[in-house]
Amino acid sequence: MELEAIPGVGEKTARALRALDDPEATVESGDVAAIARAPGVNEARAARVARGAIRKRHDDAGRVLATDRSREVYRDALGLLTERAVTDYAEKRLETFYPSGSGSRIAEAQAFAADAMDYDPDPTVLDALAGVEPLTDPATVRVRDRCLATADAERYAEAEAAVPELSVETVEDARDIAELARSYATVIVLDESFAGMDVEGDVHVRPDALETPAETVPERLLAFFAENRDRLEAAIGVHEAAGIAADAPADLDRLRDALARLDDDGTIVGDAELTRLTDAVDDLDAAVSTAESVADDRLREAIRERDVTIEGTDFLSLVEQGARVDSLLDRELADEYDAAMASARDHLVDALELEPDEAELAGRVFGGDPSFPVDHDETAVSRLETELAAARDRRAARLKAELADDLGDLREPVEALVRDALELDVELAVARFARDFDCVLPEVVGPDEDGTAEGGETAGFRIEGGRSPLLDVEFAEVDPVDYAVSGTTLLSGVNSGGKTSTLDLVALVVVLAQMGMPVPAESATVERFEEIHYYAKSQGTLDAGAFEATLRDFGDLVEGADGRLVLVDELESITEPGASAKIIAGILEALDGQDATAVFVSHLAREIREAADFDIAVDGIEAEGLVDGELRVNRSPKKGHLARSTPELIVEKLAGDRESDFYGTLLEKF
Ligand SMILES: Nc1ncnc2c1ncn2[C@@H]1O[C@H](COP(=O)(O)OP(=O)(O)OP(=O)(O)O)[C@@H](O)[C@H]1O
Repeated sequence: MELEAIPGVGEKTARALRALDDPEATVESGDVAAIARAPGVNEARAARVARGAIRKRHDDAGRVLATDRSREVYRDALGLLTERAVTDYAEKRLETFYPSGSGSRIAEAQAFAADAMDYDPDPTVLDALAGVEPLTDPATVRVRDRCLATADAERYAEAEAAVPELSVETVEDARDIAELARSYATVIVLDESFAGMDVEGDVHVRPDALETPAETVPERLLAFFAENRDRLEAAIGVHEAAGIAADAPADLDRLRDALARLDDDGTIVGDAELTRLTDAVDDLDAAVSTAESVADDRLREAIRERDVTIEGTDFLSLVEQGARVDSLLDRELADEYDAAMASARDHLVDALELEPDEAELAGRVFGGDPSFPVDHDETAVSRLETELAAARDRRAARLKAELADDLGDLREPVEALVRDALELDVELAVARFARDFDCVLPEVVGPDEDGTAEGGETAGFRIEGGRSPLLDVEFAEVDPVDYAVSGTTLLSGVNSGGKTSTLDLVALVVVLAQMGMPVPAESATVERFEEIHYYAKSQGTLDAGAFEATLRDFGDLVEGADGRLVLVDELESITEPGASAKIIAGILEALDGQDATAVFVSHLAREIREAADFDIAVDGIEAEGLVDGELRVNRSPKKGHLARSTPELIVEKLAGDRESDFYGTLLEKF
């Protein structure tokens, strides 16, 4: 698919998307997180791109949401779904569901929703989902103890791009490489031509080094897993909590084990030998100084307990030349001195847990000329340190390579593991929505081959037991509404009977149905409308300019209205009642000849009927009576019935209650 051909994708976005590994497939996949990896593309934009790709795939150019109020209902519907998502990803992914005019798109989304509705939204899964986020690429880690070397300028540029973690050095001959081997612990030569050369140091000729990054820079893979550890552990948790661990795209035990061997900074943990060597290097100076103290204490004790006989010449020498104590120590306390040195060596070996060959080096730290306090051999200490550090680095490098090798196989599967967990969140949001509001998947009826809707000229909508979650009462208190309209109709009814709420319910059910989502009803069939025109009640009489603009809107609306759903709430409030009735009658007349479905809520049903040239259908939300001054309403509109208004009901009640002609006469006027 040509990226620029996707609605909403301009040249700049297309350029950003091309930075993705497989731009077309990624955009097609609808994976909002993967699309959002394109530079400068955030998740909201990614959702728009994914939506555009869906439109393109289904050749769905139509704009179903035709008015502000229709768009508001869509936002509310989406809100009911997104507020049930745990992750940001799922919220954005849900935005790729939009009311579509395309039958194939609705069928595709319905198939997704049908699967989703089978899920049980277990609270432990929702808890586990809280830690799942799309995987991120960590910042490039610089590795300073290794370099790449090549004599080829092209290869040099290639290497710099492929392995930004390592320095790339230009070399001409083996001498240059030997030089590098003195500055770097490891040199990886990229040119085959250097194979077989004899240079000292850790030098490898690996022409395939750029193609095998896990071996060349295991740090890259380790940094990726370290950076994403929490997300991966959360994704493992989701699979386990949801009971889908066996079908997970990665071996979860292996992944968990590999992650346990990795520290947050990409270093290796949990290896006893590496810990021993690392600690030994870190603690060496402190251990040497403690070993000295141990020896000093021992010697001090020995000296204190000894009676030393000193010859006169020695005594003289002591007095004349300052203390030649070492010779004295050597002669008089040789055994004690040796024992003290041995205890210092033992301390060093014990404290640093040195292995025999290291202990031998440690032995050289204490053993010089006798002195008190005892002294250590600094050269021997630094030799020991160099050896220990080298052993540590060798061990770390080996473990890193081993772990990177293990993780290499998991690199691709973990992408799927996290994506599956995030997708599960999308499905669970739909499942929870469906459960919370007792939803069903509606039947969405498309046009027949001749262009008219299936099941008659105009299919319209039929809702049974519909309950809107958007009402200002608790969902449990919402009365179910049955309502079906095919063609055009007026909806009359008592004040506060639920006329506006009925229009809202119809709009919500149709919008959700065309999104391919379940609807809050016992059953529902809706026509696949090309456009939904919902006009909310005007807040008051319009001035001449606004009135003219509104009339123009309706003028446009009635032009080519086939396939449209028109919901209008009390249009009469825009101007004086007499004129309003004529205008509404005119609009209904214009719509009646077309395959449009229209519901006009009005208190002027009688007047509109009188003003119309044809027989306008009227439905009514009827009050069943007054109970304790409160209206008891049947919320389901009665077909072909002009509902009595609230004043009429009250007059009727008074006429019944009182023996007075006044109320009876008044009632006759209704
Ligand atoms: N199906 C329902 N179940 C429970 N309560 C409802 C239902 N429909 C409406 N209501 C309640 O009735 C109130 C009034 O509803 P609504 O505004 O739809 O009436 P209306 O007929 O449009 O009123 P008006 O004639 O004044 O414009 C709502 O705010 C809601 O509290």
